[in-house]
Amino acid sequence: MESITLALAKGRTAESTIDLLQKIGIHFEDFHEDSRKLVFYSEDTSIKLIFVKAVDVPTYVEKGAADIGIAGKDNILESGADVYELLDLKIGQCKFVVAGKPEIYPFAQQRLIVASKYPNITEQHFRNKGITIETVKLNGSVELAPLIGLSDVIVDIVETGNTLKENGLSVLEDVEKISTRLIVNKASFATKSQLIQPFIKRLEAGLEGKP
Ligand SMILES: Nc1ncnc2c1ncn2[C@@H]1O[C@H](COP(=O)(O)OP(=O)(O)OP(=O)(O)O)[C@@H](O)[C@H]1O
Ligand SMILES: O=P(O)(O)OC[C@H]1O[C@H](OP(=O)(O)OP(=O)(O)O)[C@H](O)[C@@H]1O
Repeated sequence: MESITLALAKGRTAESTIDLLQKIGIHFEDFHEDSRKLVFYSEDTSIKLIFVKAVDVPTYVEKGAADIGIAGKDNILESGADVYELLDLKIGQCKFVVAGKPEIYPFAQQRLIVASKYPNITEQHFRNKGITIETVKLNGSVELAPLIGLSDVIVDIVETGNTLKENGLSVLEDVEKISTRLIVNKASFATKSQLIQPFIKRLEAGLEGKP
């Protein structure tokens, strides 16, 4: 039987995504939240689920190692992957912002130093504004950078705003809304449409609350 491979981001959005799939009647054999297994099959074997690091989902889908992916808009944008983005699953809702100490705004200096896990999005944002920057790529705890003088500001994700607040930082500019999206490999969309289209339709119905 033909199947589709679905790459799902490990981490904070995984549980809600699995819940959504279960809601539309897709259950994975042996799946439980604490499992260290990375590959699961749906009960009817039509879907092979692979758990990958969130940042890698667009790569798996662009290269065709997965037909479909479920990943944050942050990682999709940052990767620049050439894939179809077909659905907003409304999971993991947050936003990209420029943040820093409030006194730095509006920007007065010639060359800003900006720390971020997302250098491409950062450079694109400031290019659009005509501001020259130096980007410092970090892999986490980005809010620390302006506190210890590693950068002037950061570009990062904000959800509740607690991390910024607890570190004395403020939102200076909104950049983009983020949520979890369904992406599809361009070739698979054509060659496996008989499996992919019904899957998307079921997800759409699930999102609209239809059984
Ligand atoms: N604070 C947040 N609130 C809501 N969604 C978030 C938040 N931080 C990240 N996300 C979304 O969840 C996705 C997965 O985040 P998660 O922290 O699990 O992975 P990650 O950033 O790759 O972390 P790590 O490097 O620790 O594995 C992100 O790509 C983003 O879309
Ligand atoms: O507005 P809040 O609700 O406080 O959430 C925002 C924080 O969540 C994410 O960090 P994460 O927990 O992924 O940690 P890391 O990037 O430092 O690893 C993001 O990079 C912010 O630091």
